[in-house]
Amino acid sequence: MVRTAVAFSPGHISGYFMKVAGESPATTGSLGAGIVIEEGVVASVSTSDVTEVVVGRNDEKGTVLSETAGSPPVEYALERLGVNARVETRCSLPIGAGFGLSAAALLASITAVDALFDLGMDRREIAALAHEAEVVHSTGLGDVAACQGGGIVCRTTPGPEGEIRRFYPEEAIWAVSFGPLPTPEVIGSQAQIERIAAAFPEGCPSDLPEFFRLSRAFAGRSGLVPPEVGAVLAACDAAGVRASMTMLGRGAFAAGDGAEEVFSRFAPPIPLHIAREGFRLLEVRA
Ligand SMILES: Nc1ncnc2c1ncn2[C@@H]1O[C@H](COP(=O)(O)OP(=O)(O)OP(=O)(O)O)[C@@H](O)[C@H]1O
Ligand SMILES: CC(C)(CO)[C@@H](O)C(=O)[O-]
Repeated sequence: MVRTAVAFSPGHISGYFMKVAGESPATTGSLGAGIVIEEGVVASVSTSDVTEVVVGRNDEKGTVLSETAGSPPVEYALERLGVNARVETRCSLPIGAGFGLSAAALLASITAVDALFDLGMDRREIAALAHEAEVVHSTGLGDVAACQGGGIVCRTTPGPEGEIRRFYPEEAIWAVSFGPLPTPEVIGSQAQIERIAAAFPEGCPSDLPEFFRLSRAFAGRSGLVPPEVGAVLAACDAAGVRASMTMLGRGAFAAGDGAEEVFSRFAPPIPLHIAREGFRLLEVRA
């Protein structure tokens, strides 16, 4: 009989970050600050003789936009756990566009695998394996650490066991996306990593306006802002809207009144919600 476990993880937008290269995946990661968002990934994991991963994207109404086969980081995690399963991930945000969906897919998939196979993993073990898969595949550095909880996150030491501070503003968040910015190409380039490190701000933000100020200063100095994102940020400045670039994706995010209107001049604005909680199991069904 096929059994299925379903789990969810929020996504994460980095406002600013700095890579920390350790001797192993556990000590490699990033410092930085970002927003954990309720728009993440649901993973449904079913018993199967062979491992198969289907990556699905839906619109808000549930209509399937795309379905592709395979996810190297998720397959890596299953192999490390020594299990075969059919994994189906669902998200609505675009993949590779700075919403931390590889980390969300890993956290949700491993949480569901743990429940389905009664592996007895705790949250720290689930996060450690998800982080390892991210680092090994260069798909992320700090998103797993962030998605262990909700809120605006500031990470001052690397890895899921690092120092993490959170606060929970009520504001609505908006995003626009012009497409992906391949994470491995940026975090795998020594020149880019050095420039990013030089742009990294000291300290943690104490409120949302300060988070946007630090993120925006970082984006400007990082050399990562493509022209189309620069145009959106300039329009936000002119309208007095707090905004910055989604790291790492060709897009922008913003908070407060006026954000939706300014973004709608460039691309369809995407409404986002600051998450209150991190990854979690939803159900196990026979
Ligand atoms: N929703 C998903 N389900 C399963 N695998 C995913 C998902 N999103 C990303 N991945 C895997 O991670 C790989 C790299 O994704 P990438 O890191 O570019 O995406 P992202 O996490 O959405 O973006 P970013 O890291 O810029 O926030 C993909 O090729 C895919 O194998
Ligand atoms: C590298 C990164 C900006 C994008 O995946 C994120 O993982 C982070 O904040 O480390």
